[in-house]
Amino acid sequence: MLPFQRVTIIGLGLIGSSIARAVRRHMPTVRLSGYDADPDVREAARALDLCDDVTDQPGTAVIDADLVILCVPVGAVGAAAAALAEDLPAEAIVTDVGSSKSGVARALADALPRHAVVPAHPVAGTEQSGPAAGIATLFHQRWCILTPAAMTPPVAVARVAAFWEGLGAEIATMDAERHDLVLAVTSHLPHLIAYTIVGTASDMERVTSGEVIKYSAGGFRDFTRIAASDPIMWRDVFLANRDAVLDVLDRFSADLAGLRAAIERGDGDTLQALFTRTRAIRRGIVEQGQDDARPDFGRRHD
Ligand SMILES: NC(=O)c1ccc[n+]([C@@H]2O[C@H](COP(=O)([O-])OP(=O)(O)OC[C@H]3O[C@@H](n4cnc5c(N)ncnc54)[C@H](O)[C@@H]3O)[C@@H](O)[C@H]2O)c1
Ligand SMILES: O=C(O)C(=O)C[C@]1(C(=O)O)C=C[C@@H](O)C=C1
Repeated sequence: MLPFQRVTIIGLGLIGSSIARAVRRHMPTVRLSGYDADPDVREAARALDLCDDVTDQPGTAVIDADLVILCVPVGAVGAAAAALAEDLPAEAIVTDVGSSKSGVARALADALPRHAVVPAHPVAGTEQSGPAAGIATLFHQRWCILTPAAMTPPVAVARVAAFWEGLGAEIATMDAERHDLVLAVTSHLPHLIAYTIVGTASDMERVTSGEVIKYSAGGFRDFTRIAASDPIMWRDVFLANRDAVLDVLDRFSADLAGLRAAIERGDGDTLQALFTRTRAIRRGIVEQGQDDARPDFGRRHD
């Protein structure tokens, strides 16, 4: 039996439209409604036939929903939830997909104090944005981390978990603070490094943007993919997850300073020892069959 029959997606960009495509594929009898604050996105979503109904008001989209998924930048979650609160059925369950969780959980609890809220984070994405970029298989064999509050009804958590499992994801549950620290290391810091290195390269006097492209066949090109990620989404993540990111950034800066010192004093042993350790980590990941964080890009526009 399906965990939900009437699903509403608020925010029809990369993640919202991926969920819509995945629901169509895996739960074809579910009635899908959608809303986006941007009229151009609503128009594109209609043209792509992402939902049964794309409404011009958030309240209209949720009026008979049993699950509402907020797929907006984390800084907009509170306002998006407040905008639909009046029209939300009392028994509807609300979830989100935000990349950081503590602030989002607080914003949702403030906006919807009487509803069951199950914050979630599908750990899957790309550097693309918008409704055309969605991928039906994006969540296959990817983690979806749920961060419910202690008082959230277990049945609501179980139904949201079943929904994500139905889209192909694997479920993990942890508290929001732990999520934010873990993701600060594995996702937020790598994005900050990518933004920095691409910015530094383009700022360097002798490296014109033409040369950056021309000589970026290898590692640098991988950084440019990450550095192309959505500016609004990532602005919001760093503002929302400030404490954990600053903590991780301090450790990273200290380690980087250590490497700088090793290079300065010509200490090859230190460099080689670290590079040997990190190579083993990568090889361990590949051996476990997790060799790429991204889904098969050959199947992206299905
Ligand atoms: N991109 C990724 O790789 C990725 C992965 C996992 C989770 N996430 C999370 O998913 C969420 C959405 O990210 P995305 O990549 O789909 O971004 P996106 O820019 O592709 O889509 C976001 C959409 O939200 C809409 N929006 C903004 N404010 C709104 C509001 N108040 N009401 C209704 N619609 C509003 C925008 O118009 C836009 O269409 C973010 O919270 C992000 O942290 C992103
Ligand atoms: O592969 C990418 O493009 C991503 O950045 C995906 C990624 C990540 O860091 O792994 C980005 C943000 C999310 O919240 C989840 C997934």
